[in-house]
Formats: sequence, C-alpha cells, structure tokens
Amino acid sequence: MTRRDLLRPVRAALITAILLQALAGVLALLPLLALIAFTGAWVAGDPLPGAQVVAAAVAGTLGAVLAAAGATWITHRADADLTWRLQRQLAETIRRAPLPTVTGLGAGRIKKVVHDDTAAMHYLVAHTLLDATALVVTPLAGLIALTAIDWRLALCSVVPLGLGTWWYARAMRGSAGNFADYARQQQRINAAIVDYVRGLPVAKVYGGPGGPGARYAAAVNGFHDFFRAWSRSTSAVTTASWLVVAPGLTAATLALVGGIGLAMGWVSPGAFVAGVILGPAISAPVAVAGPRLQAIRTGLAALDSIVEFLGQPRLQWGSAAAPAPGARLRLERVSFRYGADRPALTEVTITLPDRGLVALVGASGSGKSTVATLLARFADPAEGRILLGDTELRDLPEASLYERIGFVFQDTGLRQASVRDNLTGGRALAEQHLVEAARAAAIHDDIAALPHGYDTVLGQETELSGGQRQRICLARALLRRPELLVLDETLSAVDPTTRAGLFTALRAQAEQRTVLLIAHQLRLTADADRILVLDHGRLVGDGSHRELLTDCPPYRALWEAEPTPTAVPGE
Ligand SMILES: Nc1ncnc2c1ncn2[C@@H]1O[C@H](COP(=O)(O)OP(=O)(O)OP(=O)(O)O)[C@@H](O)[C@H]1O
Repeated sequence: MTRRDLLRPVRAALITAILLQALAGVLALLPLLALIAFTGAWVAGDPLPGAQVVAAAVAGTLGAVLAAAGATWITHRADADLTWRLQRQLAETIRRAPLPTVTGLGAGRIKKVVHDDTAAMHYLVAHTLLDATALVVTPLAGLIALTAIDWRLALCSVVPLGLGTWWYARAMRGSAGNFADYARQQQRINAAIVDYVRGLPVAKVYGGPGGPGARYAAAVNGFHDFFRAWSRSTSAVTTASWLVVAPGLTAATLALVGGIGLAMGWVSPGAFVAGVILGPAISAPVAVAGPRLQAIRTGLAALDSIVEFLGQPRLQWGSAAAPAPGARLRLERVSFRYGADRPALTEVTITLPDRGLVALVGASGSGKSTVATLLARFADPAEGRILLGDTELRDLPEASLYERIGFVFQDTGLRQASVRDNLTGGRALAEQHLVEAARAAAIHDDIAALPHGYDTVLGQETELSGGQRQRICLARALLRRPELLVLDETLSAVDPTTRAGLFTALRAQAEQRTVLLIAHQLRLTADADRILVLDHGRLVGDGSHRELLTDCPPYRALWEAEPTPTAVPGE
C-alpha cells in the first residue's frame, strides 16, 4: 500500500475542492481590482467606472465566499470518509496482525497512529490543502493582474516575496531531520505516558531512577530541550523572513517606487494604486507559509506512518470445512520464536485426546503460554503445523476455530458491560444456559450476590477480584461448549477452596471434552489424566504424574522444588 492508494477514495473530492478553492482565490481578487479601477480613475480625474465593475466586485465577493465554502464542505466530507476508512483499516490491522507483533509495537506507537496520525491527516485533508491552495493562488493571481497593469511594479512586488522565501528556506534548512526527530520525541512521550499510567502502582512504591516516572520525565525533558534548541536556531531567520514580507513594508516599498515612477511619469495613477493594494497581497502570504508547510509535512509524515502501520503482517484465515466432531488436535514439530529472540518452542509434537484433563506444565518461561498463543492462532508456528483432524488451523475460518476451541487467558479482558453481556458477547442465550455455565465455573453464587445479578455492570456497579474475573471468563468459554478448552493459568488467582471446586468442575467438563490446563504449580495438576512437560521450549515429558516422577527428571525437579510438596496421589 502507498500514499496514493490510501488517498485514492478521496482523490476526486480533493481535486474538486482544490479547484474550487483556486477559483475562490481568483474571484476574491475582483473586488480589489474594482477598488483599483475606482481609485485609479478618481486619482487621475477620469470618469468613474460603471455599474458592471460594481457588479463584478459583488459577484467576485459572493462567488469567492461560495466557492471557498463549497471547497471546505467537500474537504470535510472527504476527511470524515477518510478518517472513518483509516480507523477501520487500522483496527482491522491490529485485529489481524499476530498478537506478538501488536504487543511488540507498543501502546505508544499504536496510540500515535490511531489517534495522532489520523488527527494530523484531518488537518491536512480538511484544512491545510485548501489553505495552501489559497497561499499559492492569491499571490499568483495578484502578480498576474499587477503584471498586466504595470510589469515594473509587479517586478518590484516580487522582491519582498523572493527575499521572504529565501530567508524562510534558510530557516527551514535541515528541517527534515528536525521534523523526523519531532515525531520520534512525540512517540517517546506517548509510549512513556502509557507505561507510566500502567505502572503507576509500581511507580508509587518503587519509583526512582529508571522507573516509568523517570522514563516519562526523561521523554518530556528531552522534547523540551530539543524543541528549545530547534526554535533558537530558526527564530532569527524566521523573523527576518516575516519582516521583509510584512504588508506595511511591502506597501511602503511599492508606494516609494510607484511614487517615483508617478513623479517621473512612467507610472500611471491607476498603476500606483494597483501596486500599493496588490503588492502586499502578493508577498504577505509567505509569512503564514511556514505553519502550512509544517502542517503538510506533518500530514505527509502521518500518512507514511499510517501506510507503514497498515503494512503489518496479517494472519490469513482459510475457508476449509470444519472437521468432523471429535477431531483431535495435533501439534506437529512446532517451532516458534518471538522476533529474533531465542526459540520459545522447538519441534514440539503433541496429540491431544478427544476428551480428558490434560495438563501442560513447565518452569516459568518454558513456553506454556506460547502453546496457548499458537492454539488461539494469535500467531502461527514458524515451522511445523497445528492440525484439527486433518485440517491445519490456518485453513479454518476464524469463527469455526473459536467454536471448536475455547480459551481462558491470564489476562481476562472483561469489558465495562453487564456480566450477562460479558458472558454472551451480546448473543441472546437462555438464562438456564448462563446459570449452568456460571455454576460449572463456580461463579454463579458470586454473580447472584451482585446488586443486579447478571445485569450488574462490571467496572461501574461493581469491581471483581482477580479470581472472580477468571471464573467469569471460564463460564464465558464454557457457554460455547467447545470441544477443547484451553486454560492458561486460570486457577492461579483463586483461593484454595474455590480452586478445589473449580478443579472438580473441570474434571466433570473433561468427561465431555478435552481440557488443556496450563499451570506451573504441579500440585494443581497432579491429578490430571495426562501431563505434558515443557522445558526450555521442548516437550520433555508426557505421561501421568507417577510416570513422570520416575521417567522425567525436569518434572521431578519441578515437583521437588514446589514450596509445599504434596504426597503422590493415591499413595
Ligand atoms: N511477546 C513476547 N515477546 C518476546 N518474547 C516473549 C514474548 N512472550 C514470551 N516470550 C518469551 O518466550 C519464552 C516462553 O514464554 P511463555 O510465556 O510461553 O512461557 P511460560 O511457560 O508460559 O511462562 P510463565 O509460566 O511465566 O507464564 C520466554 O523466554 C519468554 O521470555
């Protein structure tokens, strides 16, 4: 995708608006020309121009206002369409990119592109293009008119314009790097503030050098120093450029030159008046060219940033028919790495049964959550395949995968909505199903005790504990009746009594489906039908607790390292 592709849908509208604005710039000159005609005739003692000139002035004024209003209306409509389109495309890119890619981009970069860059595009499309058109057309039309009246005065009016442009170009020398730095510093502040707010509890307790607060302060101070240095290096030259095109100075210069010409007889009274009126109109716009140019640069940089963001890799979904019920899930020599880091999974092969409670255990960082990430297709394996029956997950339609496999993640992702909406995702489901799922997840009694039961709005009418949130997510997953239920550290945030109840509930669930329980506390999983052991991204054990204690040294080491060793079940 290129800039051109991105702007294509609004291209015709923008060209029309620019033409209308150019027309407005030309029409706006008519009243000035009428004024020149009247004043020139009056100064020369000639008969005053007729009603046609007055009519032309009125028509020009009205026409300019209408054309400019039409142009503005068109650009605002185009901007609304473009922003809507871009924000949808950005949201779709975020949704479809591999999850590690999105988290790797960071909240600051995402906030910048979704909010700041689209806002910069708004100024570019809705305002700056028209302003820039007016800046070019008005002086150009004025210059053509003055050349037609008196080319020597026209030449004289170009001098301040040329000087102003030259000074301004000097001020802007090397500015491309500064603009790029400006964007980088803004992005740094964005990232730092998000980090700061997220880590506020930690910052309060452990704040100090190197903490999120310090990072934010460093970003803000860095921007302050950079911006001051930039302003210092350009302010003198910028002021000089403004001075030479100041309307009063240009008018005075033309009055002086025109006055000499008038006295010497080579300038007519009409041309003198034209020079004094049109001269400032030709050069003054240079003074406001700077901010417009900057807005164009910012807008184009934002456009590039959006184009680059939209180029993130996307996970493609297939359209293969869903495998027959009971199809087994199989990982075949699956390897995965995050970026250029060391492998998170290496040649992992697992075939899950069609029902039963299977635990996936391993030390912290051994790759357990990465398995959940791949099963949920938040990313695809770098090598190897994941199959449901004979069909690769990547060949299935998205909805079909999430119907078959349910997930409960460490991060619960509950919305500020009623418990009911969080459970159903807005689908109309019988109350009985909701209650059944909530009971199975050991959360029904907690929900019933809320001010409005299932209609209580989370985050507004109540706050829930971490364990309650995880159980609501479990109920949400159970409601879909998936064939495979993957729980990533779901039992970690619940108290021992609830955990025991939940474990019993999961056991019952495992009679109808496969439950893959990811945990690093082996006491939780010792009773599982089968336990898979990961160690540094490799599958090093597959069996029952008893078998693994004997045959799998990493498992045995983990078991022995548990803070409160438990007796071997059944002994
Ligand atoms: N988004 C990520 N970007 C880069 N590296 C990652 C990312 N997520 C995980 N890793 C790395 O991949 C490896 C496996 O991580 P993973 O989260 O799968 O382990 P885990 O066994 O689930 O750990 P834990 O029990 O602590 O949750 C680790 O070395 C980890 O640092």
